[in-house]
Amino acid sequence: MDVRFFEGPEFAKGHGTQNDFVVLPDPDGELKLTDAHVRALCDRRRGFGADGVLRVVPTAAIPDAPADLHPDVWFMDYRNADGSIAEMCGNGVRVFARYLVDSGLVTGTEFPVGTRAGLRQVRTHSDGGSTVDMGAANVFGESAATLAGRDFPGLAVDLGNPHLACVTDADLDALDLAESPAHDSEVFPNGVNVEFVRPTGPGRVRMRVHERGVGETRSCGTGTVAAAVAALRADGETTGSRTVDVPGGTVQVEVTGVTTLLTGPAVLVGGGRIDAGWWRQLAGG
Ligand SMILES: N[C@@H](CCC[C@H](N)C(=O)O)C(=O)O
Repeated sequence: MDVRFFEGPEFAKGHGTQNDFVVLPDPDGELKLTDAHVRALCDRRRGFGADGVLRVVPTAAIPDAPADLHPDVWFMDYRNADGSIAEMCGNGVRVFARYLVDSGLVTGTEFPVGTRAGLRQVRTHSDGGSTVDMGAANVFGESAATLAGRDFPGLAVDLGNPHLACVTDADLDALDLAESPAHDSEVFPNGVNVEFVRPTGPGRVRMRVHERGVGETRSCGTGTVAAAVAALRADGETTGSRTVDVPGGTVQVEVTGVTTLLTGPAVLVGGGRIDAGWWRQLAGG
């Protein structure tokens, strides 16, 4: 078989609770990844289809990496499907960790991952999933999202990236998240990920999310942490745990006095090489 089209950059495809990503290994930091590349890769008709791209690159190759990260740490260079850069991705970091382990780039079951939000410590499990120390959830106020003329009060939560977690008794299935929820741009000057969270039983909530730079996704890891924090507060608590059901699966969130922990699955579905001609064409336009 003629396989000349296997001459472009390597890739893998994976997901965490169906929040899906194209993984691009770039061990020498040489890949020129433009917004056009990201948009095309993530397009579900003209590309592979994904909610985002995870470039696997040494921290040394990232000029805007936090200064306290060791240059040798593997850095998750995350892009949303629209090409925009985000600080952190909770499902992405598990897929990223799974890629590091399966490709032999790290050994052992516990290791750090560099992100624009800082270092994230990951503990991988034998089932392929992992627990990520997501850092402290910084609640910075209250705000509201407006969807189809209805206001949803919520908690503004910073997990490296911005969230508005709205605990509601609304029928989540009835929400039209094709529409972007309106938000207060003074509270969220850089945009926001909006979670709609409905308690479903003791210690359990359901969540749907509209992600900044993507649209509705089937899961958002940082969003589930924001949802758990908001659900705990709604119950008069600031620490504890919540099981969060999202359209793409289920994750566990633990909120302690100092940090938050996110546990969930990570799946790699395959990989190969991108067509070199297609890649070059995108670089030009
Ligand atoms: N899906 C992610 C969050 C990705 C970034 C987000 N869209 C943003 O722009 O902040 C997750 O799993 O956390």
